[in-house]
Amino acid sequence: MSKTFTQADVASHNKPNDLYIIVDEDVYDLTAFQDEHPGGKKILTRVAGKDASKQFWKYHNEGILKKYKGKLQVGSLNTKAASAPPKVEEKKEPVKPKAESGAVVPVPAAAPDREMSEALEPFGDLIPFADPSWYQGYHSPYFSETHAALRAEIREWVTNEIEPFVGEWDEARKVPDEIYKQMGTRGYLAGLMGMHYPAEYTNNRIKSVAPEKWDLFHELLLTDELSRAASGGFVWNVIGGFGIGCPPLVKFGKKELVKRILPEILNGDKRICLAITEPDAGSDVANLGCEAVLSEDGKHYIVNGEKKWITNGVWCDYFTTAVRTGTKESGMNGVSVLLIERSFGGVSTRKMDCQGVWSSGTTYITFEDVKVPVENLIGKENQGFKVIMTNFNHERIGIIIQCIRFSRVCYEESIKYAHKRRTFGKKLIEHPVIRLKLAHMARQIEASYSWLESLIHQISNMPEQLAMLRLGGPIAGLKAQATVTFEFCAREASQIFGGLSYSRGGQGGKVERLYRDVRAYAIPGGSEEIMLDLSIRQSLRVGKVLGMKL
Ligand code: HEM
Repeated sequence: MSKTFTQADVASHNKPNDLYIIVDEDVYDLTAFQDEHPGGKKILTRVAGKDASKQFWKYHNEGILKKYKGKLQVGSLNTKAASAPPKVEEKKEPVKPKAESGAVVPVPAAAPDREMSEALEPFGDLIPFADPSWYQGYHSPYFSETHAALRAEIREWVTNEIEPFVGEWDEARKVPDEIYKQMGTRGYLAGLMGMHYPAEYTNNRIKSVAPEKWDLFHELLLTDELSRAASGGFVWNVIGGFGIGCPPLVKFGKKELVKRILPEILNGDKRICLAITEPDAGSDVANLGCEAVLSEDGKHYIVNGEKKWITNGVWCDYFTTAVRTGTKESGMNGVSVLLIERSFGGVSTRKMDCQGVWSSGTTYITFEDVKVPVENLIGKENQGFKVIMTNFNHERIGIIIQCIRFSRVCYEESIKYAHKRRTFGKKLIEHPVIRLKLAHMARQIEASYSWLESLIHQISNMPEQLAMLRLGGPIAGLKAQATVTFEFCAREASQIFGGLSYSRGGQGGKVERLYRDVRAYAIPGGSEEIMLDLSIRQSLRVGKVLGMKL
């Protein structure tokens, strides 16, 4: 693989039965690959033996090289070896914005002053608004060195082992099991429950953050960086069921039950999901009909009913399930939560075909005379509504984080594409109408993200019950804001990419996939309409209690 070639060496491999090309001073043998090249064989013959960097970057994203490098690269040009920079960590000079004649230009600071040194090192591609501002040397009251270390850890994993493959996983409707297992062994699952790191139930540790340092901003970062893979299906596969199904077990489950099943779940060996929604009951949880009747000896509940649109259900061993234990008329006061185990028998799951989030395993479940021991009751009988409500803020915050990052991905992809695609003699970025689209994306992304940071700061500082009461309204409002922003960004990015985001895969592949995922965010976890209404109703209720004057 590490052979060194001259330009002349490569030029001699210029026939269909011996076809080399150069991309960025690396040499690729495409002889066997040309027949399967999605862009065609002839187009490769035309550049056989030549430097095809310009043509390559016109038609592909970085992900393609990452994916095929190992298979196709046979070496590099001798000029690359000679001009390669020494392998030392590049230290970026801090830059200081300086305003001149209405323009803001970065100039190196003479020496970092005290205030400047408090901002963290710049990280990532430094495209304005494509990452949160604290990635780009802006000050932040929320993020510190451990956050920066976690960010680097996850980004490396996602960039190298996830992002290049999510398209295939989406098409296959499944993420490989070993990726989920890694979510456990890397310690990530244990950090995704909206609470302290449960070190007492797992030996797994997150490499860059000690359990006692773990906070909600680390959790934000984890979900945010995973979402850079640009696939709702992937994110929901690895955190969707777990992130909402496991916290009720940990917070309200009986100690014995938690001790028995949590370690295997946190290790990624067993999977858990949340089963609330039914064919006939969505946002109106008080209306659900899946029934659980206590057996005569008082030892079991017998569960019968259906659940629909349950994320991860097909792969799950445990189902945190909302059931009706009271009369139909008792509404929310007759709802309980049971931990149903697939091994009990009577549980059937079937994968549903949906518009988006293909690799998330959206599932239809039937429970037929499932015998559930009373020890598996989560919380108290007929008080399941409280368990469900406590969960909602965490679920919605997760959705918000994902939507904002997906919006950033749409924006980032558009920026990159707008710098290479030319129309009417100019790059897209030189057309004001395109810049207007990008500006409208950026302003919504940044406003939503700032509100998110501020709410996470509030959650971190309020007792859970108070947070549920006071933050339920704003979180609902931000959920609607985030999904509207995501829909807007997916649409505008799609307009910028044109046909490339209408067909699947290729340069517009991320945008096409995310466009399909939009509704999976705007509807579940509280639809936009319910969220907007709740944001005002709930906030006014709190305002009244706190002495609001009208
Ligand atoms: C290392 C060498 C190459 C690899 C591994 C490769 C791989 C691919 C892959 C996987 C696609 C499918 C679309 C995507 O996922 O982006 C594709 C499409 C394409 N490739 Fe390549 N390619 C290579 C070199 C080239 C070169 C040198 C050219 C041009 C001279 C070229 C022209 C195209 C075109 C025109 C398409 C179709 C783009 C579209 O659908 O809009 N490829 N290539």
